[in-house]
Amino acid sequence: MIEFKNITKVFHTKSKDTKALDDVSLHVKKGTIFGVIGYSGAGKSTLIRMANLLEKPTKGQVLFNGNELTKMSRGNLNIARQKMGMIFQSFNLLKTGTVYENIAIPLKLTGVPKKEIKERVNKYLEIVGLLDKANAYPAQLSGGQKQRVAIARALAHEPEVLLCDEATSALDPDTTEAILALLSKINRELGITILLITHEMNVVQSICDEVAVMENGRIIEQGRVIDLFSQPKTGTAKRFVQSLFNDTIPEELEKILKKSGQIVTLSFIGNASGKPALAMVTKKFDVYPSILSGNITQLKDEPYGRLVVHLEGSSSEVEKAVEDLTALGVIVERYKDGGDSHVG
Ligand SMILES: Nc1ncnc2c1ncn2[C@@H]1O[C@H](COP(=O)(O)OP(=O)(O)OP(=O)(O)O)[C@@H](O)[C@H]1O
Repeated sequence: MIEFKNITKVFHTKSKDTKALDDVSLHVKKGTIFGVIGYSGAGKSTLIRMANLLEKPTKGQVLFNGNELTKMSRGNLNIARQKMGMIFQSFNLLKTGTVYENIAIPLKLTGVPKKEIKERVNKYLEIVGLLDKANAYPAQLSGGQKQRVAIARALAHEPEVLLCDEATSALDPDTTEAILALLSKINRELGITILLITHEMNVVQSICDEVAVMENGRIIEQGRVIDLFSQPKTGTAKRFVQSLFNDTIPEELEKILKKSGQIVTLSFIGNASGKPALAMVTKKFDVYPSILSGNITQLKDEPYGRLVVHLEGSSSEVEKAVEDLTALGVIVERYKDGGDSHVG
C-alpha cells in the first residue's frame, strides 16, 4: 500500500547538512498497523511526512497503491493525499471552531455536498464516541477528546490510510490506552491501514502488526512485532523491549551469576509448547534455574511471556538444556544488555 524505496533526505541549513533519512526502504501492507519506533532525532517525523509528500525525498521513491507519488502532477497528488488521513501529537484543531465545525470545514473545502457533510460528521463522531460534544469548543475538551476529534476529522475524508505522528505522546497512560483501542477498532472495523511513529514501546506492543526500528536516519531492524520482542537483534531494539519489561539485571549481580552458569531470556509465545518446559529440562539435566524476572503481556494477537533465568550448571549441561528448551518451542537468548546474543 505504501512503499518507501531507498529514501534519503538531506536537510540543508546555513551551518550544516543533516541526513535525516539514509537509504530507508519499507513496505506498509494493506490492512496492517505498522509502527516505526526510534529515539528523538532518529528520523521518524521526516519519514511519516514523506508518506504523503509533506516532505520530499532527496533521493528515492514513495509509492502509494503502486503509483509513484514523487512523479505525480499536483492535482493527482492532492487526490492521493485525500486517501491519507493524518493525526498529530498536538491535535492541530481549529480553536475558534466547534467540534462539528472542525470536522465539517475541511470537508466543505474539498467540495463534499452539505447533506453528506452532516451525515459524515455525525457518523464519525459516533465512531469516536463524541456525538454529545458536537457543539463544544476544543478548549472545553480533554487531551484524549481532542485527539478523538482529530481522528474523526481524518476519518471523515474516508481515507485508506491513517498516518499517526506520535498520536498518544501527549496523553496520560489511561487515555493512551483508550486512543490505541480506538485506532485498533478503526483498523479492524473500517479496514484502514495505519502507519504510526512513536518512541513508546507500549504503542508497538498493543496495536502493531509490524515494526521498524530507526536510528540515525536508518532502519536498523524490521519485521513482525513478536520477533522484535522475542529476538531483538540490535542494542537499540533490546533497550526498547527492556524499557517495557524493566528486566535489566544489575551489572554486579550479572558478573557474579555468570561465574556459575548462564543467564538467559526465555520467550514464550502464545501457548508455546503447552508443556512446563523449564521444569522438564531441569529434571532432565544437571541444571538449576533461578528466576530473576518474569513477565507476561498481551501483544496485539497473542500473549507473550518472558523470563530472565540464571541456569546454574556446567556449560555442557546448560547447552543441552537450552537445546531442549528450543526444541520445546521456547525462544532462548543469552542475556546481555545490548549487543548480539542469540543462543542455539
Ligand atoms: N526542517 C528541517 N531542517 C533541518 N533539519 C531537520 C529538519 N527536520 C528535521 N531535521 C533534522 O533531521 C533529523 C531527524 O529529525 P526527525 O524530526 O525526523 O526525528 P524524530 O525521530 O522524529 O525525532 P523527534 O521524536 O524528536 O521528533 C534531526 O537531526 C533533525 O534535527
